[in-house]
Amino acid sequence: MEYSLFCHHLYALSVSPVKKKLGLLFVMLLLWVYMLYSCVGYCATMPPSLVVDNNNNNRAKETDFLGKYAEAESGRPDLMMSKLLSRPQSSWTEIESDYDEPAVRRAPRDFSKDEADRAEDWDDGRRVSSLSSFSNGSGSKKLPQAIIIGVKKGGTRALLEFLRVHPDIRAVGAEPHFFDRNYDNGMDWYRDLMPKTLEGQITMEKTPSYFVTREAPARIYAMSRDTKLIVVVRDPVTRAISDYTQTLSKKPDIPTFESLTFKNRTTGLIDTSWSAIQIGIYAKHLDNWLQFFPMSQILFVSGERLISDPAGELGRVQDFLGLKRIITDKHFYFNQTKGFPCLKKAEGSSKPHCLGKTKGRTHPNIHPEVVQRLRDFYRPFNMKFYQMTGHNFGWD
Ligand SMILES: Nc1ncnc2c1ncn2[C@@H]1O[C@H](COP(=O)(O)OS(=O)(=O)O)[C@@H](OP(=O)(O)O)[C@H]1O
Repeated sequence: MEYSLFCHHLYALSVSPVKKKLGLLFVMLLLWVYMLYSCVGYCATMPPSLVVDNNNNNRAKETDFLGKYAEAESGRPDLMMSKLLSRPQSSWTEIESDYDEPAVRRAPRDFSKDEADRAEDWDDGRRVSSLSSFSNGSGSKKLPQAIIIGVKKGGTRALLEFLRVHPDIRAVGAEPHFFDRNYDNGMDWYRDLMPKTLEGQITMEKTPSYFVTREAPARIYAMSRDTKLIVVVRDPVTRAISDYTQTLSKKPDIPTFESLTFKNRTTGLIDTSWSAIQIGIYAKHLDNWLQFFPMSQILFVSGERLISDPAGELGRVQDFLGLKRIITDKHFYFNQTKGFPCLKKAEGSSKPHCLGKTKGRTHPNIHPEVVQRLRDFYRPFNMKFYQMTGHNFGWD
């Protein structure tokens, strides 16, 4: 019965020209609806960064950023596409961890540092998140008012993690490397990395390579001439060995520390083009910063005292930042196994926390003669540095 009715309608359509046209229109409409539906479905699966919105600067910049990423993967279009499409919201941390760190820019013998260390900064393998782990969604993202600018292997991670305990400090976990490597991404990109802060809270970040980056002082000054700068310094000889130890852990085939130290072992000429050596000439790098910032705006934290008396150094830092001394002795305990002070409670946790295995590595034994030669090399620079800062760090 139904079948015959259908046949009847079909017949009627085929005979009447008006009905024929109406039928055709109906089919076209169905086709349009189908195409529209498919398109909406496709667009919804695209990552936001691939949708260029000319009215939105941030979006355009993000697309630029992805462009750079794409270039880096140009040899592997398949990889590039899968990375683009699976890019998580805070992908900059992953991109950063692919970076090698040119600690002194363009230094010809700069054995790089693997930033994947960041993932192991805590002893329980907790990944250092790109944002402060405390985020209540309120407040707004601001450019940092204080930055830990150096030095590499000085104890910068320990300082930042200790500072994060303070309720008036919010900090980015990973190193943004904005003023050295990512400057072209623009201030909006940089601000966007920051955690949200409420009125009165201080936004911070740490990137130890800034201290040895020629352009960094002018760039930070251009962001804000009031930025407070913190430098964790450590005996340059131990610092160099620590730097080398880190590289060795990633690249076991590199030459010995001794052979990298000298241009000529017989004459005892030190190779200052090796970044591990050059970073420790603190007076020279500081000079660069003093062209832009007054000494009163730079705080030097002793890397040694940060280990022997963390609460004391943290007291100085809190004063410098104009904060109430909330982080005190009560926050620390000395972990005998680790051999370092640890937090009784880390930020956003009720459990004790030490830094991970990439912090506090066992250093290789360096020939005492080489160590002595390095001490002699650094002495005049250290003296100059003590004079400039008005503080004897006791490295000699
Ligand atoms: N509390 C605590 N726990 C663990 N480690 C501590 C701590 N305080 C300072 N340090 C020293 O920090 C050194 C690493 O320095 P950085 O964090 O600045 O390194 S990095 O530049 O970010 O890679 C690291 O250097 P190495 O000992 O050579 O590994 C430590 O000596």
